[in-house]
Amino acid sequence: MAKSTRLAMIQFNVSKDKNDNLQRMAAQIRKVVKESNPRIVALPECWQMPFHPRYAAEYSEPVPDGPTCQLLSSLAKELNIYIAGGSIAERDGTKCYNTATVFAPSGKMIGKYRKIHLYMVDIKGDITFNESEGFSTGSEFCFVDIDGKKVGIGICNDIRYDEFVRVFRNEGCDLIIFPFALVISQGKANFETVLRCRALDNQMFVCGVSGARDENSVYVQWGHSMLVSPWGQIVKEAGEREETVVVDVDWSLVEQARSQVLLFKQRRTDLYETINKTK
Ligand SMILES: O=C(O)CCC(=O)C(=O)O
Repeated sequence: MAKSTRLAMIQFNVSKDKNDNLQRMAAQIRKVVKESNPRIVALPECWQMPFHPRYAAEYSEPVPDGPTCQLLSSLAKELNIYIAGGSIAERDGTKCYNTATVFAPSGKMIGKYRKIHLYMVDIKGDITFNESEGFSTGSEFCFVDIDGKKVGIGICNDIRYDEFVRVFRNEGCDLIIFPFALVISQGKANFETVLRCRALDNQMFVCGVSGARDENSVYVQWGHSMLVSPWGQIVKEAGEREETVVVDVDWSLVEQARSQVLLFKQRRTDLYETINKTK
């Protein structure tokens, strides 16, 4: 098993033109593979459509038979890489889901995840957003094997739920990848904090891949894609604009953190039974 795995995060400038998004994304994936030889390339949330529920039906397509997944599958095979394909609007019958996928170097889709916690907020003077106006909720977790490492997939708002990420730790994941599409105010207030918290809580790598900032977009994003270590430290971080960040995931840090800070050995699960009750 490799001691480290090279990961590329593509912080992408999403346009309204789906074909343009697909072509530019393919070019960026090819470019980073040529220049830096990553094993995993990770993409943001809803990168082939402007992130808003009113666009869900228009941009949606079947998974994995639609053009976006077919493109990612053929790129994974051509370039011999894993692609954590961010998320797209998936059409299934009359419903749409915010769906993340993972493709193996064989081109096979090895993971599919429908966002469980849709983004629904009404923050006075800031943002009102109801993702459920365009998307339905999923109800299954997604774990994939990448070169012998168990990797989890979530999407954006899912990270706010500590119980959600705990499931991946309990299932033996060393890394969880979240595609993101965060507005600036919420990104500024919470993004780094919540990624570092979840990494520390669970002593695992947490990767957040955001869209790039574009003031002319219908949904102006925060950027700052990052990888956080099992010690809660930022390993590498992007700026605001379009850029690709490449980083080596040093797996030894997982065991190091877990063996030196005995969080999971000392947990008193016999005392925490209220954790699963909603008030
Ligand atoms: O949690 C947040 O602040 C933003 C969430 C979000 O934008 C999303 O779930 O897509």
